[in-house]
Amino acid sequence: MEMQKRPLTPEEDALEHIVARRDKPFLEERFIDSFKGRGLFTHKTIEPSTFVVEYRGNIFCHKDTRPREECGDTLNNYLYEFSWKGANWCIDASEEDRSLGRLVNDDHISPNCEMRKVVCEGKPHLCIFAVKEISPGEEITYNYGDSSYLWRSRESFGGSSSSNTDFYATSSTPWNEMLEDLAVSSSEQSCSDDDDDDDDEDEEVTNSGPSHDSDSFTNINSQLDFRDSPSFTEFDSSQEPSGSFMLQPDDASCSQQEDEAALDSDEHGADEEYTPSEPKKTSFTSKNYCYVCGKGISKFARHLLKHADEEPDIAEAFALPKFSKERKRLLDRLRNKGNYNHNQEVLRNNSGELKVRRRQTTVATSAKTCVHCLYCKGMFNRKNMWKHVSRCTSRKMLNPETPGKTRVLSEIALAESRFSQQLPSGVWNMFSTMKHDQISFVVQNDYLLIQLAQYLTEKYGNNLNKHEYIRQKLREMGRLLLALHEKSIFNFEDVIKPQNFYKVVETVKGIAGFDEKNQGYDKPSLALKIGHSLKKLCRIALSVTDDNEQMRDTKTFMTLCTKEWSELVSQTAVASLSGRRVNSPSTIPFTRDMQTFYRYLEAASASATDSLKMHESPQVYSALCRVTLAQVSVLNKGAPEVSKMTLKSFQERDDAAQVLSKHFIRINILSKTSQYVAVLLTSDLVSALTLLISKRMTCGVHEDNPFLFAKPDFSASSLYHGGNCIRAFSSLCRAKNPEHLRSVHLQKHIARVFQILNLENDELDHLAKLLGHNIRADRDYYRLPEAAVELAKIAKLLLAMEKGSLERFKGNSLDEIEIEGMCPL
Ligand SMILES: C[S@@+](CC[C@H](N)C(=O)[O-])C[C@H]1O[C@@H](n2cnc3c(N)ncnc32)[C@H](O)[C@@H]1O
Repeated sequence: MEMQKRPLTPEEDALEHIVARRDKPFLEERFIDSFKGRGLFTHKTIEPSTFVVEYRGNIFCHKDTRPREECGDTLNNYLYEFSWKGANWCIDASEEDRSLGRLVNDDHISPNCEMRKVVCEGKPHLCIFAVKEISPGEEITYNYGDSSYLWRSRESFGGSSSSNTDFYATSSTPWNEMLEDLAVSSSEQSCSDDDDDDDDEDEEVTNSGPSHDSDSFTNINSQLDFRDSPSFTEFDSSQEPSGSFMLQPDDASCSQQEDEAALDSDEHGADEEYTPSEPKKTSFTSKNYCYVCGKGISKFARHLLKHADEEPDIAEAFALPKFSKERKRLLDRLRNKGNYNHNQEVLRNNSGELKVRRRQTTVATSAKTCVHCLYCKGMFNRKNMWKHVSRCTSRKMLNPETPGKTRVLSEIALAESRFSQQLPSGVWNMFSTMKHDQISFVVQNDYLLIQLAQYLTEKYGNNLNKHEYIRQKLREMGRLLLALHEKSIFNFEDVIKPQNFYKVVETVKGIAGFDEKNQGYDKPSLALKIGHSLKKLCRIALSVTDDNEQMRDTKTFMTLCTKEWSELVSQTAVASLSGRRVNSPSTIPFTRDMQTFYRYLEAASASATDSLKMHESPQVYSALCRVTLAQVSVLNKGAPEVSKMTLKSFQERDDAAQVLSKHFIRINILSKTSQYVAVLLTSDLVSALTLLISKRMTCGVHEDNPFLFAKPDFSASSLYHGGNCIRAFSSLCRAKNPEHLRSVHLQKHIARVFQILNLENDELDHLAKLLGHNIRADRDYYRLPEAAVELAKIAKLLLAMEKGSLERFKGNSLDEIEIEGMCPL
């Protein structure tokens, strides 16, 4: 069935690309001229407001001032400065990582895009959005800002040509100047901090970097902060209280640690208490608050008397005999009522002083650790709450039986849930007997999980034996949702969107302890149970919504569950359960990923080859060198010796030593242990390497550097590493499971498929016939997903041939060879 997707908003589109670290396929890097260098172009019409590309790089905050030498002037062309949340930030895109945002050039007269901030997982990202329609073939540009960049004068006055390097040097602001600018802007910023602490909209963009200045964010008001969008607000408002949030680069990892800790404590049954959020600054008051006029007062009883005429409750209390227990109890209740109203206001506004009953110096007290008693409404430290409840006179009047500690805390948390007013009593009871922690908090605050709880309690609620089962089911799903927070998914309505399906798969694998190397699960039954519950949740979602778009999305998600879950999760989980080990990921999607990877490397190599032929620069040289090394490395099963190949061994090769086909040659290189290792090269790779060698000197490779894959950094010993290159390109190639492409134990299989993809038509036909099947001898066929089956089978046979176990396939045609994980395409 064709997948029906709601079109993403530009912001969602940006977020998806940020998270996946991908660029759009219709964008292309092109070398323009030696003055401008490279630029970014589109093959497709881009509509106004569309998200185009992220200016991706390493982010750092200027509080951690980087040593100057790390950001040498030559790299400053790729530094983008901006301020966010009262701090100065910089995206350093100087690494030649093939990301495309870093290649967008400046146009201060008629740019077709603008730069905006998009907040993802608590960090700012710089994204380029179209401001007008951009036609195919047009260059993507935005206005770098108001600085007097030298290229602008050349453009305006048609000045004489200068080398790109000259411009790099002259257009750069030295690092210390930049820091001075930042110091000024941050002191200006701090003056207004009190007023606009958390107000992104008022925030000044002090982009004092060399290539971009403050005007770069042309549309400050339209900057996108997704903490305000439904999927972000909910989580962030509890995790990052407004005003106090001073983002540091490692914020995300902190929250990850917290999540992990929560999971751990769940697994080991630790009785840690969960405290959901904390306001910006907790201070406490000794005053009491009047529930009538809201004032904070020191002499509370005396003040209350003033309202006796207007408030019958006050009159009633003062009519009771002085010092009587009853009078004291009533006055206490009235005092708590005012304090409760006041505290709610403080927590809501995130400012003010909390009124807590009996703060103990021995117990750390903060807004995070304080909660209101459900019965008398007094605020106590969580740790003291149960003690208080066991004595609380208001509780005794309502419920003579002292509830257990877990129940007390769970009920308090439940009362704080935003759905507390609407919970059916069966669900309330179920929730209040759940362990009180971050997972139960997530469950009690998710609309669809509450629906699931209702469905389960209605179905099994009468059977006491099933209560634990229901709680477990809910906790499994709560744990999943908690883990999905890491991927910016905060509620189950979003979980069951088709665009999130693969994130869900990855997360389920994570929490069920999937081991990449052994292809097995630690907790296979958890993976299976979550699969069932997801389908159930989809059915529930369909029954509670009348929103057509949501229905369509949910149905598509269910279809994905039906078609792909088994292949991606259950098969391996079932195998793990029965003690079997699946040695490779499901073959068909894996082989498809390999095709994607192969095609990506091929295209990247072609584009880098063209660029290097036209333009000799270290960047272009580096691009071709790294893609070639990635190709040689995969073809040679990730052998570490490949990276260390010497120029000499390549130059002294014997082209006559062809193997497998006329398109492959073998070079014998000496390994560390003085043994010869064979390195296989295709004729295309030989051409790329020959081109690289011819440009070594002009692109900055040291003349004494002996390595074939030397870095163009004038060092006599630096070299690129094959593993790093494979990792980088496998992430960029849009494979569904890039991690499989990096897996050491799959290298052999990957290498086989790469060899097959390199064969020419006649050879492929020949090979197919040899293998007993007359497959179509069209090379392009092997680029189609349908060919994945054949490729997988041929690779399997070649592998068997290498192991000497081909015998077991004797007499079988390709059709009869079985591939693990195969399902009808
Ligand atoms: C972020 S990089 C853009 C990509 C760059 N053109 C390249 O080849 O890598 C910024 C540098 O590109 C060059 N540049 C950007 N816009 C330009 C323009 N309109 N004319 C000439 N050079 C430009 C400047 O050297 C600038 O420092």
